[in-house]
Amino acid sequence: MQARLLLEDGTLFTGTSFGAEGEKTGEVVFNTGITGYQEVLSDPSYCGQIVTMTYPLIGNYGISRDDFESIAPSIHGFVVRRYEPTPSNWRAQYNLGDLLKEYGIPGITDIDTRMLTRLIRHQGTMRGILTTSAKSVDELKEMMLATSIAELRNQVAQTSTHHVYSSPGSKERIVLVDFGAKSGILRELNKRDCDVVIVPHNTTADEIRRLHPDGIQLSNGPGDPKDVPYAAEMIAELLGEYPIFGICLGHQLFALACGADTEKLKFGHRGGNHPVKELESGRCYITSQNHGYTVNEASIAGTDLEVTHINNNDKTIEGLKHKKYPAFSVQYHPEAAPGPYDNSYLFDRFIEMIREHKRQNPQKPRQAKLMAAAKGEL
Ligand SMILES: NC(=O)CC[C@H](N)C(=O)O
Repeated sequence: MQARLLLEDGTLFTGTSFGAEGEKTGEVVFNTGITGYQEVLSDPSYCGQIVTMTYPLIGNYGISRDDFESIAPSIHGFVVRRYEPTPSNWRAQYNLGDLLKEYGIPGITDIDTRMLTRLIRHQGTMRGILTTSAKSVDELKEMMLATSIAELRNQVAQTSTHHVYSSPGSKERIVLVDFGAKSGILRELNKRDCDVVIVPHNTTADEIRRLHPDGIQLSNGPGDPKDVPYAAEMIAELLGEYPIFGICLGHQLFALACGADTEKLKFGHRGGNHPVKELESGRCYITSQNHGYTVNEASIAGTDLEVTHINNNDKTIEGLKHKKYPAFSVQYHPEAAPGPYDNSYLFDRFIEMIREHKRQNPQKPRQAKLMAAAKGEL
């Protein structure tokens, strides 16, 4: 069956369908990972986006649910140069095309993904519509433009959990604020035996205090950080009270909470080999990334933030820490999945920060509050 991808600038790609029938609009972005397509398409940060893989052969190791980064993929389309329908992998349960069909995601193959990527690099990310229908180009363009910006701006609410739940452990209690969290973050906290409570994106500071956390983990998530201003307010309120570690969208929200600003990148960073320099040590780390927004460098001046990491390719901010409070964040993904695990030490750094904070504040805030409650002062 034929599939077509029409971009906002009028460019039309005609190829073969290998996913669901129908059409979907989304922001067209590219990922440069050689492997990791399962983690990419199940990463909630791609919610509403049509993802092109620059590596030309995709599908050869099939699909294994164990590699998912969320329960259900929320991408709007998948674009590959050459789709391989027959997996060669003992772990594969089914093939990539079947997965796309299962979740109603259109897929297109046999198109020039190099041309598409170069276009996005030159012109910046833009909207596109991926379809298997025979509709005219004018009709498709109208449909694409009719997709309201509001619809494309509501992704955090779509991907976050709606209920509080726990993943028990016997050590530090971490409240993980889920803006569309990848499973990898929870996996890393569980590996360290943390007692994790996962809360929805719109949880208030008071609701978090009531859970008596030792630390707060801010997850990744889709869309523009400015679409969830209430989250930045919650972070600003809890800053200094509990140690905080932000990842990707969590990093951007932490920056906004501290008075800095964010902006959109021309075509973003998505892949498993982005070089990041830690300024203190001068060391370069290879990182897993997926983001379209960044913290504006000039906006750091006048805040209590310090830049800790920069991207070696375009020098954008990749890490921040608070000068007074135990709080830090990174724009990249220390939980990897997909990509290198070189940065998982940041979770250990977070746990160490929590322990240090407790040593310095033996009574605060958890015990002090409990004692006050016991005395009837609260
Ligand atoms: N992975 C993420 O958390 C992405 C953050 C944000 N949605 C961005 O695109 O910049």
